[in-house]
Amino acid sequence: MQKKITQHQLEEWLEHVEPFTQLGRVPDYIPALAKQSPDNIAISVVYKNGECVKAGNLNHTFTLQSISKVIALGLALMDKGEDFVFAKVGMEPTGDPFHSIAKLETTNPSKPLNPMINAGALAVTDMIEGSNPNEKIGRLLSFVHDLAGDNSIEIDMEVAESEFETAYLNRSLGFFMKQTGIVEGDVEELLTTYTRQCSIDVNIQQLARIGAVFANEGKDLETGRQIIPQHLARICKTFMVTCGMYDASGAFAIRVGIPAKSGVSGAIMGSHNDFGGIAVYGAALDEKGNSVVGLQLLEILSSRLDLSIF
Ligand SMILES: NC(=O)CC[C@H](N)C(=O)O
Repeated sequence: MQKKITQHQLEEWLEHVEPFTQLGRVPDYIPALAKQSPDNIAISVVYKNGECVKAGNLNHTFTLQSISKVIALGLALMDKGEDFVFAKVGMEPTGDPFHSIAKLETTNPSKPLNPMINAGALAVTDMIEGSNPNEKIGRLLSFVHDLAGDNSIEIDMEVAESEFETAYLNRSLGFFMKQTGIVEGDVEELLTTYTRQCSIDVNIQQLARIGAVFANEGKDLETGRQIIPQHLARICKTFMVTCGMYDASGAFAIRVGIPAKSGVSGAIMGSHNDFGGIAVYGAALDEKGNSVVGLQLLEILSSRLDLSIF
């Protein structure tokens, strides 16, 4: 039986977590993200039949950041197949922060441990079909349009350029992997595609709907069209469980127990096979890089509706 929540409940929870907007920090390593206000908070649930409940700052948009890693993985798997993708990127959690470079040198054979850390995500983005960054990002954006059921989603170029100019660490990861043959294309072009992918700009409902399509076995909520094959959607959700919340994925699995992917913009996308898609947003992050408000909201949602998949 479908578990449901009311808008009134969501509003109550937002009120409850409001004091948490004062905790944590808005990230500043991407200068354009430092301008985000921690006061904008929102939550949305999209059920698998397409119905939606939402509350908070509904018109506010934010960039996908690391949440885009799940989507890029889905597209690369469709483009190149599992064997190709997992020959270059592993399937294991790292226990390190998302931008860590350490294990690239010590892992044998040298490949990023999973597609949810920056190294692995860069390797995955390099695999997306297209002869230049425009073609690749165009394909990724139209995949996002299909998943969100909304062609109006665009890239926030201010955020993309701000990240491109300051992506020193991601460039290092890219060049390291170019040396080891994991990255095949041009590193600067890869950084262009990757920073634009991270800067895809969505609102809370669009994000929840993307989560709902992954929950719905990869099928469009209205037409039933298979947007991503079921077994590939399952791979993406499994990575969300094991690596989606960075090096806090274990604690999150225990406290919340919903496949979820976090981004430094302060958004978290959840994808629950029975319940549907969930999106929460609040720009201030804890020390691991997860939204403080977002975590609170997901804990409340999971405990009130008994949503842990475990
Ligand atoms: N954790 C994140 O959301 C990181 C994404 C960000 N664009 C980066 O590469 O640093």
